[in-house]
Amino acid sequence: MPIHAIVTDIEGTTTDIQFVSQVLFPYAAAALPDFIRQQQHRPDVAEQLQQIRNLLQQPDAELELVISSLLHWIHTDQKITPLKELQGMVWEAGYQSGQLKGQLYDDVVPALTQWQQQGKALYVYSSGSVAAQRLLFGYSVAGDLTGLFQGYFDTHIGGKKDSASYQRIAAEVGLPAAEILFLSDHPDEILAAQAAGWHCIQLLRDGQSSPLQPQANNFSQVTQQLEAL
Ligand SMILES: CSCCC(=O)C(=O)COP(=O)(O)O
Ligand SMILES: [Mg+2]
Repeated sequence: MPIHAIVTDIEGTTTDIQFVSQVLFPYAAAALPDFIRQQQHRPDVAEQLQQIRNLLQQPDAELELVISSLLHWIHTDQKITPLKELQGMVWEAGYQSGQLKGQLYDDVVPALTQWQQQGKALYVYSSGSVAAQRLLFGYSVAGDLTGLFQGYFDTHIGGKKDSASYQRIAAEVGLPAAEILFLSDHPDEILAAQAAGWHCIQLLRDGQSSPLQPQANNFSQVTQQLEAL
């Protein structure tokens, strides 16, 4: 059955892991404490702070404890939804000022453009919030690419290692699992999507090896494999 939709991960797939770990996360760690102290009563910020206090099982936790928990989660790369929402909020100013630019591997834009021209619907599924995804592609090194995508999914739909998340995305996209291709560098994400019946290709960007098949080193190799699916 032909592929009608392609869903891509970001970190390690469209974008070098180093950009996320060495640029985006340090930016968030530096900016979040003051942002939270100053904006704690903004409704969208207050909602995330409430969720963090719930996760900590400390409904009355001091703001500084919430902030130190967030910094710990950033340093240990935890994919916690309210952290991801707050990161997206602080990155916005960085992208708007030009301090941040969404990094993409050189093979990404030509392939996405070609797939779109072939009539495939393109989506993003990342642990980064939908707002953060839109910023990365909207302020990318190749300009505003948000028009390439029909939709964006984050951990509000479920964790990326949970097969049920891929069933929910297929329902939202309105296609059978067998018509959707998922691209990710992470083996656990690939296994979860395969368990939901999706086609998957694992991206191995830095010469790593993996027992999983099929795999590709870049999006040009994905294009070649697409023809055989
Ligand atoms: C959306 S850009 C920020 C990336 C991020 O915060 C992250 O956790 C990356 O996760 P991914 O699911 O894209 O590997
Ligand atoms: Mg990834």
